[in-house]
Amino acid sequence: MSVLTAVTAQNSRGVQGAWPLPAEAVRAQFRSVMDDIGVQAVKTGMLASAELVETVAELLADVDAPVVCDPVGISKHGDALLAASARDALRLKLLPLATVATPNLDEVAWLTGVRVHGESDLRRAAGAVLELGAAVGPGEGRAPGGGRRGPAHGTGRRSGGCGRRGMTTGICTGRGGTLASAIASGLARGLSVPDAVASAKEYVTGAIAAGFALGEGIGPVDHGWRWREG
Ligand SMILES: Nc1ncnc2c1ncn2[C@@H]1O[C@H](COP(=O)(O)OP(=O)(O)O)[C@@H](O)[C@H]1O
Ligand SMILES: Cc1ncc(COP(=O)(O)OP(=O)(O)O)c(N)n1
Repeated sequence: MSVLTAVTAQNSRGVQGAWPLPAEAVRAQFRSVMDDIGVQAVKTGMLASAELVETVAELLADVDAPVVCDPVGISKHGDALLAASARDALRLKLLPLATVATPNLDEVAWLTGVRVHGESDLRRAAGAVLELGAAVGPGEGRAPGGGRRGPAHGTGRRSGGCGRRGMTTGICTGRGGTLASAIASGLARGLSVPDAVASAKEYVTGAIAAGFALGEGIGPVDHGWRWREG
């Protein structure tokens, strides 16, 4: 079940517009889900503004289920998806509630101040995320030194897609969100955190490998790769 926090207009070329929903709309959707259906695990994504980060943190404080926080900051194309003024709220109010956090390398830098230049920095970055309160640190993100993120790495139709041949860069949209959602699904099924992360990592690797061209820009990961591979 979803609680929408913002509406975006976006495609493979970038984000053309973003409209945060009123906090009242987020609260009402949350109650609709919680009071009827319930929740086994939560995944947070784009929260857009300080007000929405604070609203979501307030709502999740009373939830007795694991929370996976994907601290979405900017899109693959460099479009801002979180106001700079919301970073403190995310650091101080939401991350302490997280069972697992999945910042990419850019997100870990603004969250913690730790810049990852090589593998040896990863443990330090994970430690800094843990200090913010999340139980598990960052995803590995792109390989350190593996090139800049952004449309320059476009993997759409013109550059052959994100698929198998693209795995050295693996640039496609939806990687971080897919990883975080897959971890939350594993936790909802009762897996331990390490098992949920391992299973999600395997899933996102397959989804990136099967990523496909769509539109003229950066194509998506393929969420259905397991069905297609039989
Ligand atoms: N080149 C790649 N090859 C294989 N897996 C990758 C690659 N790039 C990213 N991933 C996987 O996708 C996850 C999310 O990517 P990351 O860069 O952290 O997030 P985002 O897509 O939000 O920038 C990583 O933790 C990793 O498991
Ligand atoms: C509404 C919304 N949420 C998150 C994103 C980020 O997506 P993307 O740029 O593909 O990055 P990852 O999902 O890979 O972190 C978005 N564009 N829109």
